Amino acid sequence: MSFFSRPQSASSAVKIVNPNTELDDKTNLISPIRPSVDSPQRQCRNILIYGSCRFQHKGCLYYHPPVRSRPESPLPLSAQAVNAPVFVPKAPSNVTPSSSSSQTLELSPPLLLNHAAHSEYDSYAQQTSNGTQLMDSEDQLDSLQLDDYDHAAASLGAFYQSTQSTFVRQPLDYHLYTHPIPNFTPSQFIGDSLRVELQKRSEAIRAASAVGLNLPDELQGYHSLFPLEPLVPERRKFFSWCSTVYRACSSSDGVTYVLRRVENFRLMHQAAFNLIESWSRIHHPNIIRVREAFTTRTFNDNSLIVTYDYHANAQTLYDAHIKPRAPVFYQGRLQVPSSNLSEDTLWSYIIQIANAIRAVHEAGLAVRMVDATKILVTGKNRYYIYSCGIADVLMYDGRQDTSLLQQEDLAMFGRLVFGLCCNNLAAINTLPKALEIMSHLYSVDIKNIALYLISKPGPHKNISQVIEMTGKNRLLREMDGMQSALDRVEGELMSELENGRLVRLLCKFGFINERPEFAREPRWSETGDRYIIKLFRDYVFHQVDESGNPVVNLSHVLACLNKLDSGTEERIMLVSRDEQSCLVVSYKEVKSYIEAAFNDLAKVSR
Ligand SMILES: Nc1ncnc2c1ncn2[C@@H]1O[C@H](COP(=O)(O)OP(=O)(O)OP(=O)(O)O)[C@@H](O)[C@H]1O
Repeated sequence: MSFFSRPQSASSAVKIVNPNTELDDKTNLISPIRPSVDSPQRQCRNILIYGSCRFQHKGCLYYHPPVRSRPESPLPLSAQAVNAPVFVPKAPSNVTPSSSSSQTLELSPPLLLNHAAHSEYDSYAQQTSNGTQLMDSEDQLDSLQLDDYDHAAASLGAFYQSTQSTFVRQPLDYHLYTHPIPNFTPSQFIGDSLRVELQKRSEAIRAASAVGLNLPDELQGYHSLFPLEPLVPERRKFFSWCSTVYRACSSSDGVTYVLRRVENFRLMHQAAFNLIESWSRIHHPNIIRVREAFTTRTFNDNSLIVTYDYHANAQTLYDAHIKPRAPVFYQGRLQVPSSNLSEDTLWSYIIQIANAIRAVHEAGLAVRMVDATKILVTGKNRYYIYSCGIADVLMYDGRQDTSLLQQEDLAMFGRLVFGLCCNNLAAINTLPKALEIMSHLYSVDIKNIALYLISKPGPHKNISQVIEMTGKNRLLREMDGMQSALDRVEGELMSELENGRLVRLLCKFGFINERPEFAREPRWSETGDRYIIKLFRDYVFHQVDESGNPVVNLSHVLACLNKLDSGTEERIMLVSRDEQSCLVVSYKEVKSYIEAAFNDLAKVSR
């Protein structure tokens, strides 16, 4: 008895079964009655499925009709097709048969493209028993002619198996995924250095909250307080107050922020908080954003709290460059490592800090703290002024002249430039010596800017002048650096592009596969369309090679999942675990089964 049947569900998967089989109504599949008797008169099933048989002249026993008499399109399969025997060499474990034009042998360009999509199949199929790979003249021709097509075309061919006889170059579409590269390499994921950096930031954000520090569990909508500096009694004063910086999580949006607490501060003028509101409106890439300010008695005193955006693993400029370093052995001698900044880095500082000050002055405010301990450094080349607004609250004076404070910002900036050049924040106190070091290490332009910044205040002295003094070439160089950094990061991001979608798919697999019971049906995950999902999972993850060893080919997994997520028409053959039955299904169909099964689960869970 031989038969060809569709699954009992609405599934449109084409079943290919051993001709001598009977239907198992539990698995919805077909189980063998007796082994088939292969006969050379029977038409080879490879012809019907793939349009050609690569073993026609290599020992395949079955009948291969002349090329012209073969059907135009091999799919959908007819009942005759199902009964046709197939020559299956023992070796191919990760065979990837997909629909192919029936005219492969004619080697027209579109068909070569289809043929290329079978490359995995072919390469496995052509392995000799001792594992060496053969390449026949047809393959050589294929690869030569394929060179005429660019990679985009090849990838389109791989994803969209067309039965058209002419190749149509299709535009890239949003759902088109990258063509899998032959060998999986780490470059398919984010680069190591960036990954490590981001990992460290993530750890910094999620580090467990400290215990035994007697910190409040909750503080005006913030929880999980964690001090960012040691809580020692002897601390440098913040103006004339003691202050502590905490990391904390907001209950309203779940984001981590920085809370600066000023101890024992009594707010005398509510209007001081108006300036915090003005600060919170400044969004600038070189300024840590101010969020809100409030007073609290949660710490058993009158504390002022100002909250800021948190930049995990940021260092202060002082810690990064000025803090004295421990001596290290170098060429047999104990030496203090030089921490002189390069001229380029120094210009980067000057430009970014000047840019931040410009934004603040344009908003009608003054920074009031341009100091190495109040500038943060993140990544390789980003500087931010931080702790903004707090001085306005602490030293609130409604009649204060902002332009004077802005002139003071410039003078502080000048002192900082001297400090950075001489690696000593007090360098300005010995000006002649500082100028000598500066002239020795840096260009005259740096010295001119520093001198301008500390010069007498005047109506024409402003931050725009400073920016002009840096010169357009240096500004353009800074812009180049920023854009290159952006390109680098975007490049890294590209390699992670598909991961989110793939994780969602894997989660759906996880919900469906091996589910012990659903709707009081213990075999739910093993029957109907879910059985096809199970076989697909085997096809993706559980393939073995000719020796029965697992094929751990991430490239294959990524390619399959990408095609599944795009729902391509490409067909694959799924084989039951006992190897007695197989199904030809398209990725599109498998996708629809997964969607349906997942929706069934999701509906009930709501
Ligand atoms: N917005 C922020 N994002 C990330 N880290 C921050 C932020 N604000 C402060 N920090 C970190 O908190 C730590 C303490 O900040 P703080 O301003 O108290 O520095 P400090 O060097 O101790 O200065 P001071 O002596 O004035 O207290 C610093 O190491 C800094 O890196």
